[in-house]
Amino acid sequence: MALIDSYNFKGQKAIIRVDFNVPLDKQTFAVTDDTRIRGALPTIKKILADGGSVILMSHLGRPKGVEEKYSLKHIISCLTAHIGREVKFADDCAGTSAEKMAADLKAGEVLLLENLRYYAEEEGKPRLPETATDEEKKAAKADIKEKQKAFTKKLASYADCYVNDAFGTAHRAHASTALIAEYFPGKSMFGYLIEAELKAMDKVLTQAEKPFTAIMGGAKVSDKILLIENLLNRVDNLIIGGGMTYTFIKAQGGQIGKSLCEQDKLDLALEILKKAEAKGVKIYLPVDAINADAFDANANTNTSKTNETPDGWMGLDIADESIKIFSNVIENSKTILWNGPMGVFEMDKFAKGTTEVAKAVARATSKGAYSLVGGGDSVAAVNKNKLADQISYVSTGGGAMLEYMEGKELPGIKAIRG
Ligand SMILES: Nc1ncnc2c1ncn2[C@@H]1O[C@H](COP(=O)(O)OP(=O)(O)O)[C@@H](O)[C@H]1O
Ligand SMILES: O=C(OP(=O)(O)O)[C@H](O)COP(=O)(O)O
Repeated sequence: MALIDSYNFKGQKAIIRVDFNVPLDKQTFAVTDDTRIRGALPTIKKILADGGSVILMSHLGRPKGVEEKYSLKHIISCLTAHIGREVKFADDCAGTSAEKMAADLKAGEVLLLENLRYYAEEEGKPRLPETATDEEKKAAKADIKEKQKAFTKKLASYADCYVNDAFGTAHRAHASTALIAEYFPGKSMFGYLIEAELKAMDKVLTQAEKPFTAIMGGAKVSDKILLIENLLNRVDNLIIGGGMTYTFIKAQGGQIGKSLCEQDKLDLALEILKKAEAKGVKIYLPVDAINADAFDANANTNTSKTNETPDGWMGLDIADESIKIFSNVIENSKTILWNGPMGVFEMDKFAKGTTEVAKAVARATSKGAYSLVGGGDSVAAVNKNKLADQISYVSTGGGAMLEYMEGKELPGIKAIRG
């Protein structure tokens, strides 16, 4: 694996693709969770300590052009505080000012480029009005590929070597995550964050100590189906919670009231249960739930068996008996993978199940289990409960982690690994 440890950056300009797609306060634009920024620091510091200079490039959000609210200028003060030195800012990642600032950059200096996605070239997809004709679409598609090449070449021209440390974006085949590597033969490498992420995921996928328990939650089965299928070949226990529970319960003939259900995935749910049985994987579905009469933080609530949800009510969290069963399985595991909350944890009334699962994972970890948590919402739940330092590894990737764990090759990884 091409890693930065074996590289001396003295006198080198390194362009680093980081994932600074961080949440910002809607009013003040202050960074509300700096996990991804902190995650990139070891790489930045190593390069500066070697006597190199650093050019940071990232996207923020999904802008459709220049949109002030997605400017990376909002993260400068947070980044400066973490790096402990001035961060210069180029307000157009592919403009002449960026070119000049990169050329003038001295050893020990840091330059941050404005949001890469202000340019359609980054993603390589044309941005056309809805009214565009098929012919216009076809022409724009061909055109953007050429423009993307020029854009990539421009970014590459700023530096002597390329480091990819944007794990959260490694599943995107974009200019800065994948295409740029070819401009740095023998000088493209992974940063410490990507290295750590790959190590954590590979440990769980290939060297899991048993019993291995996966905890899957979140809203929909359809989002997690490929991961569940891949995990059935590896885990001993599969705990299912969150909204996806109800597709499984309904498929087995249970009463689910107006709980979330993917009607077109009922057969699939039964198939998963059958496959699990054939492979000797024990599936744990919640046996009881906290129900609400509306999807609302102030809704009325009651508790019922999961398969006896009263008409007009929806299950929004797992209840005490399920928490007890799940916690027991988790605490008796040696490897734990958790992706997706157990309920609508954003609302206090429906947060207990997720909090208790987070605590059980932390307890198991303190007893020697290896735990890996990924997915924006599960990580948010871990952070909300201040348990991040009690988990073996908290991933900075949502979609990227899911795809890697599904067994897919990530473009950002392939571009460097070959
Ligand atoms: N029982 C439920 N009914 C409806 N939505 C749910 C339920 N349980 C969890 N959710 C929702 O699922 C969402 C998280 O799903 P997902 O994006 O798959 O998780 P992650 O970001 O951890 O991968 C949360 O917004 C949460 O409110
Ligand atoms: O936040 C991200 O993904 P995630 O929400 O799946 O963790 C990454 O920055 C990728 O962003 P994208 O999904 O807009 O390509």
